[in-house]
Amino acid sequence: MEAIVIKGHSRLEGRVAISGAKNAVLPIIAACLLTGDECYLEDIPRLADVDTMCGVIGEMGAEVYPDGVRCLRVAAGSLQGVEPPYEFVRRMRASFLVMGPLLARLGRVRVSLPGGCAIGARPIDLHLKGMAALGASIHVNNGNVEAEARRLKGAPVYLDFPSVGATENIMMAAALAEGTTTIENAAGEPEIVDLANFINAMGGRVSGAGTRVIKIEGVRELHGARHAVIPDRVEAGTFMIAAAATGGDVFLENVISTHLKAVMAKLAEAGAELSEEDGGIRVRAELPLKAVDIKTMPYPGFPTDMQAQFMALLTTARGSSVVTETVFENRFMHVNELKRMGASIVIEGHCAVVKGKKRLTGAPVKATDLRAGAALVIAGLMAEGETVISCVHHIDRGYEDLVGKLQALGAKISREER
Ligand SMILES: CC(=O)N[C@H]1[C@@H](OP(=O)(O)OP(=O)(O)OC[C@H]2O[C@@H](n3ccc(=O)[nH]c3=O)[C@H](O)[C@@H]2O)O[C@H](CO)[C@@H](O)[C@@H]1O
Ligand SMILES: C=C(OP(=O)(O)O)C(=O)O
Repeated sequence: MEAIVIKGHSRLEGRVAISGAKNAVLPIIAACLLTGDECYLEDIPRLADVDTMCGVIGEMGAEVYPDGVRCLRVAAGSLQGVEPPYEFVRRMRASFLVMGPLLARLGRVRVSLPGGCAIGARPIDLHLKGMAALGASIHVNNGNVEAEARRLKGAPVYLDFPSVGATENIMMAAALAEGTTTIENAAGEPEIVDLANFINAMGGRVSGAGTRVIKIEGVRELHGARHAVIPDRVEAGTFMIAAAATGGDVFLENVISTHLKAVMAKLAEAGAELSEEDGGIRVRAELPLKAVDIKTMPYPGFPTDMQAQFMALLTTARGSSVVTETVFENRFMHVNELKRMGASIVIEGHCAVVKGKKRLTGAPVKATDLRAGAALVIAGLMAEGETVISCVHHIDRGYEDLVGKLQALGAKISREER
């Protein structure tokens, strides 16, 4: 089985270029279904999830052509059927983001219920609440959601939680609805803004993206557009944390610092030095770092997608830290694996108390989910001895050539059959 093998302790040094954002490109590929015209997407990251999303829309009849290394041409002129294949939806929850566009474009959609995953049940009730508010009739049976509406009608929608996916699905459906939709308590992540910018480039009329109230004035139809995807703030944050956790000195290219304020603030609190220069961000640190408390919140709070990685850093910080996860109910799967490497962590409900140790020791560990895998890579770079990480397919979902990028920063890391 393929594994990532790390011979610690590695101090990261050098420059790394951040790829396009997974969590921006996935809804944007889905949004291409809103028009029959060709769309041209740039700065596409090479990720397993991107391949899966292209497979989903391709199976629906869209034509998807890679163009060069990081560009995609998508033309959803003639869509066949209203149901993305279960095989794809089962593999990736974000496939559910085709629901809004298909319902708006075809008036009917059948999508299998996305299962939960390691980090939680991840229900879709808010997605369905939004579609129903726009006039769709919704039926859930045999593991599928069926939605139908001759033409969606704009309406006010209140989200009980600022769900990223629900905000995106409703925004895409509302783009072709008759009349105006307002989403109250909307998610405000940068990826929401990127999707809104793409829809507006297609001739849509979305305003307020990035705030808690988004207004969408529906139009009759949308046209093709060209769009470059924003950089991946979670990949960037992962490399920042890895640089600090190894006492390194790393310059990140292709980052938007305003998207990373929370992580940068916490790294500075822990004693890292961060500076914005030449259009990038430099991260330096002397070990040991200081213990800091983190609490995950919807954007612009500390991102849940960087909780596991930061916890890895805290395992050898000076003092004890409290990590509170408020977004997902089961996002501490990495704790037991970190403890196999000598970390001292006690879970108390939604909190994990991390007591800084002098050093981690390498061990065989398992990636339980995408960001847990990234956390174990960071821990392996910090540890003395060899760490072997299995189930690396989780990592491949959201990181483009993580091993290659870390090798270029001086890490003794490789992919091997084990
Ligand atoms: C592809 C993508 O963009 N994935 C991101 C997206 O996932 P995703 O869009 O699935 O995350 P949500 O923001 O929807 O979920 C946040 C919380 O809301 C709950 N919830 C969500 C929808 C719903 O209908 N009902 C409900 O209760 C979830 O169970 C979870 O506890 O945002 C998450 C939170 O920032 C990130 O961790 C993921 O990386
Ligand atoms: C949870 C994540 O992604 P997804 O919603 O695709 O599972 C993530 O990117 O950390």
